[in-house]
Amino acid sequence: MEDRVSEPSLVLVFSGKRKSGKDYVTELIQKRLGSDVCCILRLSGPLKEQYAQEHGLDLDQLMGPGPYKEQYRADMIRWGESRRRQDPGLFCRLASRGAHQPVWVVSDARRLSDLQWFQAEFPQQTQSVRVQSSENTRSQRGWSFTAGVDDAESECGLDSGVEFDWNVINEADAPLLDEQLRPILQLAEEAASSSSVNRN
Ligand SMILES: Nc1ncnc2c1ncn2[C@@H]1O[C@H](COP(=O)(O)OP(=O)(O)OP(=O)(O)O)[C@@H](O)[C@H]1O
Ligand SMILES: C[C@@](O)(CCOP(=O)(O)O)CC(=O)O
Repeated sequence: MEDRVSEPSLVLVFSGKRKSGKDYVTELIQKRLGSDVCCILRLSGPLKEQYAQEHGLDLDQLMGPGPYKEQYRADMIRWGESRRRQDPGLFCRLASRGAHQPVWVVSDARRLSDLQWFQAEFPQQTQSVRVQSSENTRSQRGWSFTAGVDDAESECGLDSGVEFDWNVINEADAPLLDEQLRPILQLAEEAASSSSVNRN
């Protein structure tokens, strides 16, 4: 791929429902590994950039966790789906442009085609991770059911048919996140150190 600086040693592809904590968990992983080792790739990044530009919207707010983006979500989904119909790998490709760290954390896979793109490009390196939270917890974080969003592919595309390599339960009464993430972090550290051996 033209803009790829080097092959990743590990690609962790995260998915989960709205407000399950995908950003929270992936940011924690990056914090633990450091940004020299680990980058976060948001598939919604290039999508939101183009959508904000075309519609004159505030990109920072669209990228953040607040309520602003929810006003536009249904339309952004439609807009993104029309782009994906022409090119299913478009946002995966754009999001991974220029990524040079050995560990890639994809924070927001939503469709089988997202996961399949990384599995096809990096069959040895790709592992899938599902973040799970109860509806009650998600509601406390600001989620409420929206027809056309929570029952559509954007939220349900990975509900079945995938055996995730890892599951992370992001709930107050679940084991501490650091504990749950330990084997994933260990894998990432091993991948990063084998890549530094190969690069030296
Ligand atoms: N374990 C946690 N402890 C404290 N706050 C959390 C935790 N997990 C998530 N949150 C908070 O809940 C909110 C939603 O989390 P986050 O933005 O990570 O979810 P998401 O799955 O990325 O959601 P969306 O896809 O809807 O943007 C954020 O304000 C985040 O800081
Ligand atoms: C439009 C969309 O990318 C919004 C994602 O927003 P977020 O990851 O929930 O902040 C969802 C989609 O691609 O279906």
